[in-house]
Amino acid sequence: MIEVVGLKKNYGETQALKGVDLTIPNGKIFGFLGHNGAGKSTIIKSLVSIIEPTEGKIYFDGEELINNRLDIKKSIGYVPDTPDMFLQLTAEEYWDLVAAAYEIPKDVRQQRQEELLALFEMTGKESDTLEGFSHGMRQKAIVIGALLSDPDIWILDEPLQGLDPQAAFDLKELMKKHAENGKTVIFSTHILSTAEQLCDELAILKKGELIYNGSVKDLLASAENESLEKIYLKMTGKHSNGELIEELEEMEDE
Ligand SMILES: Nc1ncnc2c1ncn2[C@@H]1O[C@H](COP(=O)(O)OP(=O)(O)OP(=O)(O)O)[C@@H](O)[C@H]1O
Repeated sequence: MIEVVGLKKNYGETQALKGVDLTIPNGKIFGFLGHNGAGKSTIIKSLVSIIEPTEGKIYFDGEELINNRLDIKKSIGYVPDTPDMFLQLTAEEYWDLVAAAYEIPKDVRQQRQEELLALFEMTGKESDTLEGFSHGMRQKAIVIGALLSDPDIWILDEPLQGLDPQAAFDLKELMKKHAENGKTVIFSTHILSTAEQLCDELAILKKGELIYNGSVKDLLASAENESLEKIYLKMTGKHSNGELIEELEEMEDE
C-alpha cells in the first residue's frame, strides 16, 4: 500500500499541492483524474522521487520513501508525461540505460525486451533514435523501458496519450494483467471512459486539493445512472450544458 500524508508542493508562488492525503492499495489499478494543472503530475513525480515535496510524507508498504529511496525506486516502472529527455539516443541505447540503472540481468532483459517489442510492434526499430519516432512510437519506447525490469509498481503519467488503438488496447490489457497478479498500476488520464473501464480506485484532484479518493464502484453508486464523466464534471465544478449556455449568454450581454 502507498500512503500519501499531507503532501504539499509549491513552485514559487504556485501551490501545486495543498496538503493531499490519499491511499493507494496494492493489487489495484489506481487512476489520477483532474483538470489541467490540478496536480496529477506533481503527485506522480513525488511518488517516483523526481521532485522533493515542500511538505508531507510518502510511505511504500509502511516504509518512508526518503528513508529507502533507491530500493523503492527499483520497484517502480515510470512513464513520464513528457518523455523529452534522451531524445538523441537510439531506442536500444535508451533501454541500455534503463537496464543498467535497474541492474537487469542480460538474459532477462533480452527475453523481456523481445516480448515487449513484439507486443508493441516495435521489432526492428531498436536502432532508430527516439527523436525520429512519431509521438506514439516514442511513447511505446518509453513504456517498453519502464516495463523492462518487470517492476512491481507501474506509475504511468498519461500513458495512453498518442498510442494507436491497438497499442492502447494492448497496454490496457497489460495493466489489467499486472493488477490481476497482485501488483499495482497507477496512472493519470483525461480519458474518463478509460478510467471508468480500467480503474478500481480513483483520486480526483482539483486545484491541488483532493476531492475524491475511493473506489470507482462507490463513486458510480453515489449517482444513479450517471457516467463517470458526468459525475467528474459535476465534482470539478464546470459545466452542465445549461450552465455553459447561461455563461455564454452572460458573456454576450456584457
Ligand atoms: N516545474 C514547475 N515550475 C513551476 N510550476 C509548475 C511546475 N510544474 C508544475 N507546475 C504548476 O503546478 C501546477 C500543477 O501542475 P501539474 O503538472 O502537476 O498538473 P497536472 O494535473 O499534471 O496537469 P496536466 O493535466 O495539464 O498534465 C500547475 O499550476 C503548474 O503550472
